[in-house]
Formats: sequence, C-alpha cells, structure tokens
Amino acid sequence: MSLLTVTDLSKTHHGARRVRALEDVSLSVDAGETLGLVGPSGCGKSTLARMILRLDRPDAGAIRFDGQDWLALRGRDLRRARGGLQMVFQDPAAAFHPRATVQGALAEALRLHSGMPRAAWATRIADLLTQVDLAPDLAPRPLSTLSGGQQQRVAIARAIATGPRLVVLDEALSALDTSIRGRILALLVRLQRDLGLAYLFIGHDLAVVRAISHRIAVMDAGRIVETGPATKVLAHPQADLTRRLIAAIPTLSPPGDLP
Ligand SMILES: Nc1ncnc2c1ncn2[C@@H]1O[C@H](COP(=O)(O)OP(=O)(O)OP(=O)(O)O)[C@@H](O)[C@H]1O
Repeated sequence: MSLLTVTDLSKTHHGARRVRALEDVSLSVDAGETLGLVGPSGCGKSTLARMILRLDRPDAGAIRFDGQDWLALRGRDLRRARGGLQMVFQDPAAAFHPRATVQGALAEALRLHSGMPRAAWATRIADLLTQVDLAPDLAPRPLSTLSGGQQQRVAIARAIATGPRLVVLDEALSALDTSIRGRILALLVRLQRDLGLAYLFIGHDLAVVRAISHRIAVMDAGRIVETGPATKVLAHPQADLTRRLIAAIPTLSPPGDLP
C-alpha cells in the first residue's frame, strides 16, 4: 500500500480571475521512495503541495496518508498527524520567524509535534544539526546570520525533527547556488537512506528532479500528463512537455565542441 495516495484532486482558485489550478490529479508515493513532480511555472505544483500539507482544501478528490483519510482529520488528530508529513520550501528565510535562532526554530518543531520532554530538546537539537552536517555550536545563532545553504539545512533539520515518513520539498533547492545544491541533494539522499523517508520532490528543473527521483510525474496546466520510473520517463518520454523539459536539460559538451 502506498504511503500517500492522491485521487482525482481538483481545485479552482477564485482570484481576480478563475484559475483551474488542479484537474483530477492522481499520484502516489511509496514509503522510502522519491516521487519527483516537475512542470513549468504556474502548472499547479504548489497548489497540489498546499492540499497535501493541509494548508488549503481541494474542491474535490481524496488524499490518504499513512492509512488515514487525510482530508477528514481535524483538531488535535490533525496536529498529531502533521508530524508524519513535513515540508521544506524554496525560501528558508521566509519559512522561519525573522528573529528566530537555530535552536528556537528546531525547539518549536519538537514542542508542536514530538511529545519529547523539554529536558531532552538540547541533545536532540545537537543531534539534528549533526545529521544535516551543521556544527551543534550554531544552535544559539540567529538564523539570519547563516548562509542560504545553512538555513536550508536547518529547514531540513526542522522537517526531520518530528520523525516524519514523508517530506514535501517544494522547489527546495531552487534558490541555492549550483555547488551547494549538489551537496544538499546528497544530504537528502543520505537522510532518505538512514531514516527511511519518502520525498515528494517538486521542481521546475528536470535536471535537478531526475537527480533524486525514483519515479517522476510531469504536470502541465493542472493535470498529470505522464508518470513512470525516472529512467523510463527520461529515455522514452510520452508527453510533448516531457520531451521539451528533457531538451532543456543542459548537456556538457566535450571541450573540442565548444565554439
Ligand atoms: N491563491 C491563489 N489565488 C488565485 N490564483 C492562484 C492562487 N494560487 C495559485 N494561483 C494560480 O493557480 C495556478 C497554479 O499556481 P501554482 O502556484 O500552484 O503553480 P506552480 O506550478 O507551483 O508555479 P510556480 O512554480 O511558479 O510556483 C497559477 O495560474 C496561479 O497563478
């Protein structure tokens, strides 16, 4: 049985104009796997993430997570269950309170979701920082004094603090320099292996998405247009959009080919 199953999810935004952001979207994520969700800007990826994270409600459709009817959970049951499904967004600075310290941000997650006694927090925070390759003595530092890459590591530490089974990463590497992106990708792969995490890895750049995904779903204008094992989607794309995304992946030319 899949860890996360999304079935026929639809959502229309009623802003200045009506936007049908999701149309009968279905996908699943198994325990311990990464599903990459890729598509151009505005295709509905973040809208889908917000439904899965229970930050917004769909007009129609169902979500099951960890054996539960995810959209039916309320109040204390929902707060407790949220520890199992965590998130990392694109902009770490916006994800934290502007004056938060590293330990403050992590303690908040432990307080909300872990049920861990306060006396155990400092040790757990040091462990979490070590797990994301940050020095534990960063704990008292204000987050604003850390680099973007370090802040994103803290965001990942906060996501794993509650012992989740699934982490939704929405453009989580998009704001980072290429060199740092590679190191954070490697960290995510290691954490997945060590902790048995599943990821829903959302991005617009197939080159990044394919580096981490076991399976890939391609989204276009609110619909999933292709899903399959990453190797198959890349080698034998079925949808036009997939072919265009593959063509946009930069390739390394041998030095002799340079103009
Ligand atoms: N709260 C909202 N009110 C009105 N329209 C919205 C709202 N949120 C998203 N939209 C619209 O819904 C569509 C899907 O947006 P969404 O942010 O989900 O796409 P996305 O694929 O995540 O794009 P991006 O990568 O640019 O964030 C877009 O046309 C967007 O303008």
